Amino acid sequence: MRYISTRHGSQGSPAPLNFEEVMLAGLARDGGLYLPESWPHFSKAEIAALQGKPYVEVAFQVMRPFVGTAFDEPTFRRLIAEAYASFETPDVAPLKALGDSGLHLLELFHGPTLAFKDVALQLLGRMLDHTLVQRGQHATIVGATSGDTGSAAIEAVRDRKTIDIFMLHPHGRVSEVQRRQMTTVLAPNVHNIAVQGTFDDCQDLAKACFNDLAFRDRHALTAVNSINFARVMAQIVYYFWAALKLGAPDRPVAFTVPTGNFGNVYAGYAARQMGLPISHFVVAANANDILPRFFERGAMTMTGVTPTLSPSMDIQISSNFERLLFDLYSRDGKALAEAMTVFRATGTLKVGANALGGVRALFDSGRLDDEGTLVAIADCRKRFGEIIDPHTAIGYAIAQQHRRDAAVPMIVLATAHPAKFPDAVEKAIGLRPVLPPRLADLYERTERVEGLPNDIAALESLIDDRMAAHDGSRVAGRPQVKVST
Ligand SMILES: Cc1ncc(COP(=O)(O)O)c(C=O)c1O
Ligand SMILES: N[C@@H](CCOP(=O)(O)O)C(=O)O
Repeated sequence: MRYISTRHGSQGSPAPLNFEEVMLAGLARDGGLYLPESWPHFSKAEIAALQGKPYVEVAFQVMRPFVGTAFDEPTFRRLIAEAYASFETPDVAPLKALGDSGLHLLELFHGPTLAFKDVALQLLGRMLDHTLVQRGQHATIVGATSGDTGSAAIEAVRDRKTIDIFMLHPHGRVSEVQRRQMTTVLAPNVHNIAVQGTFDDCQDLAKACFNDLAFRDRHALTAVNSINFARVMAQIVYYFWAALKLGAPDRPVAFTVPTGNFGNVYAGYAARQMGLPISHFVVAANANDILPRFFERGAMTMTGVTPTLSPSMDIQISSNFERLLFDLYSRDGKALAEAMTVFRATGTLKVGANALGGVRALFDSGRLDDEGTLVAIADCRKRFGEIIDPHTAIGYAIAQQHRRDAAVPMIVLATAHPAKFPDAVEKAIGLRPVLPPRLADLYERTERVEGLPNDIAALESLIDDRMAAHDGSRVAGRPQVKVST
């Protein structure tokens, strides 16, 4: 399988790459995001053949067409098995019916850091490390987080000799549990940076590092955010898994996805492109509602970021939306590149009525403020006895407004464990959810983090300095060769 950039055909566009190259590259060199040239398709019989299979088998079958020859079969199976052995349950993502309401919670938070990011990052960390070891190379991750990607990525690559990770989070805008899950990892290859700004600023800084090609090549940058197609690929699996549990391919299902960077819901869109019968998606946002405004009006207009009780979704520039826009622009990468340039210059991007009609047929959307979020947490507890986190609560509330057909089950993606957001949950139900025993001493652990202004020169110079010091201290025998992507 070959991958192209969403901006292919524009200036500086790279030639199509294979999976290994895409995984190592992260962001395309023209600033676009990689996608398969065409989606692999699963027939009804092929989907039916997955029924009753364990999660790791579904994962192998669904992802195999994407990876091509990057891993031989036994290796790929081993990496998948090891990744999901780190989860609390072999089901990886348990599906819970909420009474007979037709609503289901797909619990994606049973991995090491208690958020859905673990599902993809436990695998991506292993795939990167395996590939770098094989190639005798070293890579540097620069990533941005609004709270959850950071800890999941750090956990996935801590202490690996092939990788250094620089993770940017917005200072004071993540929950204390989220911050401590990142900053208490004192492994030598982990570098936490608190940026004076929002998540969007952090993501812009990370992308600026990739777009500085000399810097990118100097450090062999790679990505763990959902700009890396490998992240999306691993997230496609649980859409298949959940739909199979509820009768796919014979019965369609709908999904509601608490949305920020649009990576999670885009993975669902990809599953549908691959043949999974999904009736529609509901994009659930907090007060940072650029996406619902787009689905309502056909115009994406940037405003400032508002801090909320669901901080991981405090995002205005949803990076992965570019992947959906690629289809709305009829896969014309040059036209999309121009539209993205206008968007960044003017703060607005519009699509025509035809394109908007098409997306509205597939995507509903809604937003919920903090007050509504607290009400939703309390409501779910009262009606179904389930304690949900503020991000999931937004999905839970908005899902109920967008049941197009009562016969079609609605699956709400439960994206984080409630204990990651104890203050909000306590405010809603008067109970403080407790962290699992392995994280019980999180508040006593030592933190290491560096503050930085929202300034690309300051960031690049910090990474240059750190890597120079780090390279100097590498012991003989560690991989020294940098990957050029
Ligand atoms: C708990 C939680 N819910 C929802 C989201 C939004 O997901 P996405 O950015 O893939 O849209 C995030 C961040 O990604 C998150 O951490
Ligand atoms: N909400 C995310 C933001 C980054 O999203 P990603 O899916 O692109 O990694 C977070 O928690 O960091």
